[in-house]
Amino acid sequence: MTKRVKIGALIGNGGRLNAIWEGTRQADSLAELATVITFKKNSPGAQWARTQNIPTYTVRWPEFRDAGKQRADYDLYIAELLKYCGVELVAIAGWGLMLTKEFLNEFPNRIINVHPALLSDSLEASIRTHSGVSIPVFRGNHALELALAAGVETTGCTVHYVTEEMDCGPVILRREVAIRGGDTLETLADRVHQAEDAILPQAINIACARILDDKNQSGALG
Ligand SMILES: Nc1nc2c(c(=O)[nH]1)N[C@@H](CN(C=O)c1ccc(C(=O)N[C@@H](CCC(=O)O)C(=O)O)cc1)CN2
Ligand SMILES: NCC(=O)N[C@@H]1O[C@H](COP(=O)([O-])[O-])[C@@H](O)[C@H]1O
Repeated sequence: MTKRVKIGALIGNGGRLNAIWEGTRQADSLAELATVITFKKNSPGAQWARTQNIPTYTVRWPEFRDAGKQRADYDLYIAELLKYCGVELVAIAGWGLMLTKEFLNEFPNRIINVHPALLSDSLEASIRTHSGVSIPVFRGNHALELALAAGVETTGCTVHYVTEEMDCGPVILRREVAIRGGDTLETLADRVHQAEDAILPQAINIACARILDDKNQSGALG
């Protein structure tokens, strides 16, 4: 059996953690959840992960900041934890902090993020939906609110590789979600999160397959 790729999940509250976990429990999964790290106090996802005996850490940026540390110091501490757990792919979901280039350099082309909007593969400000309509690309921490406020009929979710620029990295998978009349932030978020839970495990497998291919080609798998 192919040795699975160890993944580390960087989360906030952990709304996508169950999908990540269930994905790794599928027979065809190429991933093994090696650790969970949250930046938030009292993260329900982190509390759940501890009940599953998954190595879980709460690492608080304000504690580093108040100790006079830089964000890069914070990120490199997290990178050390991930490497200690043997992580080769970092999956971020709800990680509410920009990752520094120092962190990105520790995991080149091996960090993916799930985002609650349709992202383009670059810095473009707009994207065409399947129906050919051009809509703005909603990046950042408030994408669902922006889509609702913009009055677009379609939004969606994306899993992409993380680069230094915010939400601009190469796209792995995207899925459209219709915005319905009367939608509230909660009703829209529910549907977008369901779509995220569908594509995130698939995207993790795609990223893991690429890692295993790279290792095969370099002879690293023996
Ligand atoms: N280098 C990258 N880091 C991150 C990316 C990325 O594409 N490249 N994606 C984000 C996820 N994210 C939205 O998708 C996001 C998270 C956080 C922020 C942000 O501005 N954070 C501020 C703190 C804001 C606050 O305290 O409320 C910060 O980092 O100081 C923007 C977008 C994850 N990281
Ligand atoms: N800009 C990134 C972003 O908005 N990510 C969003 O955070 C959610 C998980 O948060 P949680 O871990 O706090 O539940 C994800 O479902 C994703 O839509």
